[in-house]
Amino acid sequence: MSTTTVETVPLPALSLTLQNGQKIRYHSDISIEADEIPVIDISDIYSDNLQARKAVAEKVREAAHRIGFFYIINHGIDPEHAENTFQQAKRFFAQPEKKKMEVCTDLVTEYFGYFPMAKYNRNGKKEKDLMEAYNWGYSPKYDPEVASGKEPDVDYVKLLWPVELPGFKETLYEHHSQLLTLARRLTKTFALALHLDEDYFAEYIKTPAAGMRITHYPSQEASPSDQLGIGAHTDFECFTFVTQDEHAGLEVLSKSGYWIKAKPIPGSIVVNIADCFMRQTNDFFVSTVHRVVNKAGAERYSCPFFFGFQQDMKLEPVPTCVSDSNPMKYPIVSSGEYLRWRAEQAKKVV
Ligand SMILES: O=C(O)CCC(=O)C(=O)O
Ligand SMILES: [Fe+2]
Repeated sequence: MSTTTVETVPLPALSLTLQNGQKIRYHSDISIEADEIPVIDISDIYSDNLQARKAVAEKVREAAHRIGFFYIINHGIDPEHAENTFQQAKRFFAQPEKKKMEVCTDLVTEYFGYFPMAKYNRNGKKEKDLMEAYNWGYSPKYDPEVASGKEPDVDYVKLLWPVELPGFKETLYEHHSQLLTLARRLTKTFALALHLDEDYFAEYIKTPAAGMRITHYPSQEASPSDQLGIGAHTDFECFTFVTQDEHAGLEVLSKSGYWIKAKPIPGSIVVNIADCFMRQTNDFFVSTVHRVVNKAGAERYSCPFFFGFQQDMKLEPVPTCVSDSNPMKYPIVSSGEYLRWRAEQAKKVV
């Protein structure tokens, strides 16, 4: 008589609940090096040949579905913009705390302005997250596709730009508008990656929810079991571009439950899928959990750009990702409703 042995694979021992309500499990807080995040040369997104554009899209499809993270190279953005942004970040964060608090996010309900050092504890660790950030939003005035666009007449524009840093706003928007153009172009690639018409998302990106932030992470002494730079989270929008400086720190949670280092690759931009795209693609695109731990022994700066759909557009499922046997998993809400809910959660100090 034969006996059958059932092998049991141990479940990751650690768990936590994210701000979007999702529960994650992982094996250890110590991250590993692994070859899971692909590097995609996207120069052909600018090609006149549809087949060449589709070839890039198939690589994006594989990465967005398998891990939700990839590096793009040959993206067409002059590295000078990132250098200028990092210079402005150093200038802004070097100001006295009192000055930075003059543009604090607590002055508004939106997810813009200054987020003070070690104020938030996203994963309920012993110590608060060792980072500070400054966020700003989409403005038609700095959108190259909107002729003679005006600044929105709202508090977050009037209150949250530091008055004593000449050139700060203009430099940040120069970079923002470059990334906006790339993001619109990449939205076509994502449409092809979903086997949709290239212009499927055209109506969603006329005046997109395109926010950006500069971040500063001092090097931490504490172990990642006790403290993080930014706690584990998923981003809110459709996709994010992260430009990192030369100091490592960004980490990605793999499907198998390990934290993987997303080390800086000079000249590259990290692209990660975020929650709105996960919802619209019914989980076909993975909104991957990530965090930052700066053990580089030096200050780390990054500048994420968050690209979401126009606030009044509904996050409806794309037709290639739903069927009778694979019904939509998420209730349909507008992009604005979803982003406001996430910002509200993220601004809570716990
Ligand atoms: O600093 C980084 O590399 C990533 C920051 C991040 O994930 C975020 O701000 O959402
Ligand atoms: Fe993020």
